[in-house]
Amino acid sequence: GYFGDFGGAFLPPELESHFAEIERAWRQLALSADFLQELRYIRRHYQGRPTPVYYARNLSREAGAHIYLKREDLNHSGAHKLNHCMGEALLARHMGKKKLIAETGAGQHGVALATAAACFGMECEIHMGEIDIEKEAPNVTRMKLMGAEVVPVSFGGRSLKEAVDSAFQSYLSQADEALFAIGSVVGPHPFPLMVRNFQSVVGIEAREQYQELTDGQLPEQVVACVGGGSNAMGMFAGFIEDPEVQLNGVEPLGRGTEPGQHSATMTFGKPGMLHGFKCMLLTDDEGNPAPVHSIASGLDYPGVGPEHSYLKKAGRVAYHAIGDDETLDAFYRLSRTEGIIPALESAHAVAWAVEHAREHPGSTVLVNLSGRGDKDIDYVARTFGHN
Ligand SMILES: Cc1ncc(COP(=O)(O)O)c(/C=N/[C@H](C(=O)O)[C@@H](O)C(C)C)c1O
Repeated sequence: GYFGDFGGAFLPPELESHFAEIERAWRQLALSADFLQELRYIRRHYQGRPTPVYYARNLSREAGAHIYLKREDLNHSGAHKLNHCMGEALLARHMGKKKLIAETGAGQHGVALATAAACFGMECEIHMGEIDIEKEAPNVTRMKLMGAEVVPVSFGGRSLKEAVDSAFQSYLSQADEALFAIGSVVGPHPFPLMVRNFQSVVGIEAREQYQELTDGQLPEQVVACVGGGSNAMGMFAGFIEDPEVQLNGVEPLGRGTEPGQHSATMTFGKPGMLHGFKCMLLTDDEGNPAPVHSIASGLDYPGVGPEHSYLKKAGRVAYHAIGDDETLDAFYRLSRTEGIIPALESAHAVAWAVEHAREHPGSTVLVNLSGRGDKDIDYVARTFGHN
């Protein structure tokens, strides 16, 4: 359960047996032909996979490099999150669980888990910070329409970190009949490994599609935004064995480098522990997880996946920080040039691709467009206008 010095499972004693049971069930399922068959069926007929890789010719012409978009915004429920939520729901059913519990920030993981729960006839309990409930209102409505219970979290920063704390507490009291379905490649082992494996379908598809589009070539650059790191690990999984492909993770520089103004864990963080696992972490002077900010709710998490922490240390992935302003510019730019409205999280990766194009004309960049912007359009239009 380790990636170098990072990862592991530091659990309260009452959870150790439950996490051992989760790992055992997952190991069994991962080898079961029926499970893989059912997952393949769901991905094709329920999710609508494979999602396309689209050559963004207008954006490419404007930016000066060849920019390809892996369209996870077209995945059912509007983001990559469903790729691991359907897997987690199948695992829960295999374990005889009746309920799925999770946190959400941007609301996409919450929507995806509510979708999976409805599909499998399970209950769903989603913990969400009050700030995010306000900001991601369309996603709250969608979760409730699909029968999920949304639990407002009103303590502390009332955002993602508190939502995780609250969901974890609730799970502790009902671990026999529920599965805690973590929303990214974070948390105690086996979640970082399991979620990365469920997300790897993105990178595997994208590598094949890119080669079809370019007569057998590979992209020079692959880029994805990083909150907990699940969409990035899924995309990277398809290219990690190709040393000539440079992998790039983009974190939020938010409003700048001052503590509390960003969530660029890889740039400003140091090794620590959060939510039962070791990772790079943004901390305050007392060593507690620091307050963070991003225009994108899905990226404002002070920790980051242990596998990302390892890949940075190993030098296999370059991590960059992109601010709110550049992100907003990319949000409007993609909407205007391609008729594709990206999630604010995904717009961080698009912003990096545009910046890279400016410095490296003619290069080839594959972007993981992790989600669509429907959840963000009211907030953006109300706060910043339409262009
Ligand atoms: C469209 C979209 N793109 C990227 C992310 C960042 O999550 P990762 O891919 O796990 O780094 C997110 C994260 N969303 C989560 C959520 O919707 O609940 C996030 O807020 C938490 C699970 C961490 C997202 O919605």
